[in-house]
Amino acid sequence: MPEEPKKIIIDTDPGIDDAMAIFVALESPEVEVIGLTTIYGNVYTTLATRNALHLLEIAGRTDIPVAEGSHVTITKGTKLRIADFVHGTDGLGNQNFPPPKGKPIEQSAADFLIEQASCYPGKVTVVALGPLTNIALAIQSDPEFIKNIGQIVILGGAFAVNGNVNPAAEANIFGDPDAADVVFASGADVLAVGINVTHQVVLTDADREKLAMSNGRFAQYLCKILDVYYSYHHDAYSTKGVYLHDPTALLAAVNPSLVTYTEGVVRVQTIGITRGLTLFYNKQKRFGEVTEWSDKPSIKVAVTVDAPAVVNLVMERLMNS
Ligand SMILES: O=c1[nH]cnc2c1ncn2[C@@H]1O[C@H](CO)[C@@H](O)[C@H]1O
Repeated sequence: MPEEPKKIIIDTDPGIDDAMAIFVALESPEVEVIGLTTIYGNVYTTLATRNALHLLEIAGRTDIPVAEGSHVTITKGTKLRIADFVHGTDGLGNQNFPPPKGKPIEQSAADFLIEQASCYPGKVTVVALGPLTNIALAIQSDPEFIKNIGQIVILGGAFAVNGNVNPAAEANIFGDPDAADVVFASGADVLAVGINVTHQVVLTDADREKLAMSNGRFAQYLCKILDVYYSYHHDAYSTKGVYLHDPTALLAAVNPSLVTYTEGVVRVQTIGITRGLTLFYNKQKRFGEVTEWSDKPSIKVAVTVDAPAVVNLVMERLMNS
């Protein structure tokens, strides 16, 4: 008997690499996308919702519900950091696409996550591609959520490397550090895929040309929006291509053997100049005193990735769409 596809909910702030991850997910027979939930990050939440609906319309998958997420951090901070300089002011490469026809469902993202996890206990994977506010809200409002949810795969953190917002912090954790700390310390089955791993996965200029030459409809669509993402990388890094952050995390959920991981306790700095720093305790030393890491549950933190396999899968699935 073939295995039933894994149910996934993508929590997303689309975003160019989010669009790529969503399309790869829709082309992955190993998973069934049962919903998108939206969050601020690359754009504000209202625009994230609009873009999520738009991407599903492009894909002809308006059967998939979109639940709108929080407009503020869990501490109700309203001064958000929005990465429009990475993705364009519309989040999708400044293309001025027409507004979507569809609407989000009535339920909030957190309520949708809670409901789906309780409908299919242990069976739903959340792939979190933005700040972790919605997931933290679900954890805080339903004590059963961490038991009901299968796994939470997070694109976030910079483990023992510099961040991408500043030397300390990666963008998704920096977006809501308090929420990230709640999620990491919750006891849920969490796999964090940080930029220490995703910076190994590069889509080159040559790959992009191959996408452009293919007849894949998702490949064609993405080539329209990729310019802004490429020029940002060109200016900010010396890498010849773009980092596949969100598609890597998505594929780690689809096929866990693409990454290796270690286990330990992760806490997040929530104040000061290192706000958003993710600090991993490997449990090798038994400290004499009680620390802020003592008695906290371990999570999985990705260490290596089969980068060529991830790039190949992304290319194949987009070109064959
Ligand atoms: O330099 C950056 N600043 C802010 N956000 C970024 C930057 N580079 C990429 N991303 C976005 O944040 C996530 C990875 O941290 C990715 O989702 C990417 O789209």
